[in-house]
Amino acid sequence: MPVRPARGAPGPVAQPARRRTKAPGAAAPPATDPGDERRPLARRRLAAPPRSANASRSGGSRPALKPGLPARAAAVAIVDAVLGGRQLDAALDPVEGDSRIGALPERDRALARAIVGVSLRRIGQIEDALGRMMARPLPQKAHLARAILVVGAAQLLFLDVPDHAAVSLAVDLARADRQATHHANLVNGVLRRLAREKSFVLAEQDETRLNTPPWLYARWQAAYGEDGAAALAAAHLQEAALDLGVKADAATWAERLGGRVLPTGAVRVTPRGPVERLDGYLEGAWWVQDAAAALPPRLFGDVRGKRIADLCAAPGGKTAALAAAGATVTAVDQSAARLARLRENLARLRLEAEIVEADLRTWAPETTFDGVLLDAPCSATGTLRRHPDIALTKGPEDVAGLAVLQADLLARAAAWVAPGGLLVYCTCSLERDEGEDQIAAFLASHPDFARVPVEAAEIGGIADAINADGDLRTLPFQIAETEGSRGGWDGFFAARLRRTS
Ligand SMILES: C[S@@+](CC[C@H](N)C(=O)[O-])C[C@H]1O[C@@H](n2cnc3c(N)ncnc32)[C@H](O)[C@@H]1O
Repeated sequence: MPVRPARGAPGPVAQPARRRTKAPGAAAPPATDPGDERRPLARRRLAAPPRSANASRSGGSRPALKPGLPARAAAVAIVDAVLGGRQLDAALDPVEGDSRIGALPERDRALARAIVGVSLRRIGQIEDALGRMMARPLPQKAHLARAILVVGAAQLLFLDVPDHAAVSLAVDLARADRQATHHANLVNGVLRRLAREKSFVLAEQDETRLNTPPWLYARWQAAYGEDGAAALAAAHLQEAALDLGVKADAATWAERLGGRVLPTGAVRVTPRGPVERLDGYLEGAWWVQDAAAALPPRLFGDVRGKRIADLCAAPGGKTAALAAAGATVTAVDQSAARLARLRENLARLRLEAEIVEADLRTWAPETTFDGVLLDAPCSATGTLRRHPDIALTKGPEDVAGLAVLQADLLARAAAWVAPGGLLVYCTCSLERDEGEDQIAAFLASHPDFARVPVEAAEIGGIADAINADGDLRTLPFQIAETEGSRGGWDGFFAARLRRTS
């Protein structure tokens, strides 16, 4: 059953291997570098969860819901929205997205997020497994029944949820919805069969191929070779770590939070519950920022007293890093909503920056800067571990369109660098068009700029993250896992260029 075109058909079959994720999982850490593309989708909401069979019939007291049902209802609503084209962050947002997840108790919220995460991260395997259990695909309009099946299958295949609970809750959800109710028997039959046959199905699946859209896999093969593409696809099946940028005393904060200090200086912790509850959050000792995302601001070296323009700055991870290092920062972004988050972040951290809401395609600063950082909008394929929806909602045409915008923004940003100053261009993309190719084209048309190669010592000695040109190229399978601490980091590209005249 092709639940969603997922931008391509499954790849060939081969190796077994899979991982079962503990449920409930920890709350997903907030994103620091999401892509900014929003795809509108107003979908009918899932009907309220059904009343429990043991609910009071007298009507005197409130009926109790079957345990676990509200979490599944919220997960189905979010998966349905994302499969319909909505961004995961927006769907999870308590204000903008489905309010049901925000209304859940913390434990259920963690469970719902874990189910959503695995449903999207392994959607290719889930689609393939469901397809094997069904004689013909569901019609397009049966999107809710489809989401119920996906959420049920995700639990059967990848989460430590008893099979009977996963099946019966899925059937309850189908029965409760006017439009899905006539699929309740099908949901029951398909999921029960999957529960029986899952070990055979999983043994035949190639998880890296199935869960990566073919267009993306082909690009990675071309850019990183066969082994590189396979390693990237495998890394995207893992959950991302929670990394923190700290204002000072990384070792102390690592100890207080039970984490470790990475060679780059970021603190990596094991997420347990909402980040707002972690020690040091309220006092503004740290901000959430993937360890790879923390590197581009460091390429300016000692920024004390320097004027740095942080372009495409919101929600402000790099602004915070630059301000904490002593720079005088002008943070520019076109999104008022994202700038509001930047303002909140800076206020909590007790850091300052000049904040400008402007479209860089028309913004004209009055002065030049010692340094300009352009964290350009991109396909964000380097953040698939945090944003598995990207594999479903983006396609090659998005990469091509974004590359045109990036070239425009880069040429404009270059004009705002003072002679002798530095320009750092970065994207959280694995695509060469948004990184290496962009810089090659820029240098060919800007003889007044020269590359300043990144040195391993500047990035904690991680030489693997520097390419042959001397640019930063971090890959999600780098940074080894240690006992009790996840491995990996986001895929980032960054080039450092000096204005020579
Ligand atoms: C990758 S995110 C930036 C992340 C941010 N630098 C950080 O470290 O937290 C890209 C940002 O580019 C902004 N953006 C996209 N197009 C823009 C434009 N034409 N002018 C200004 N900002 C833009 C988006 O609003 C989004 O906040």
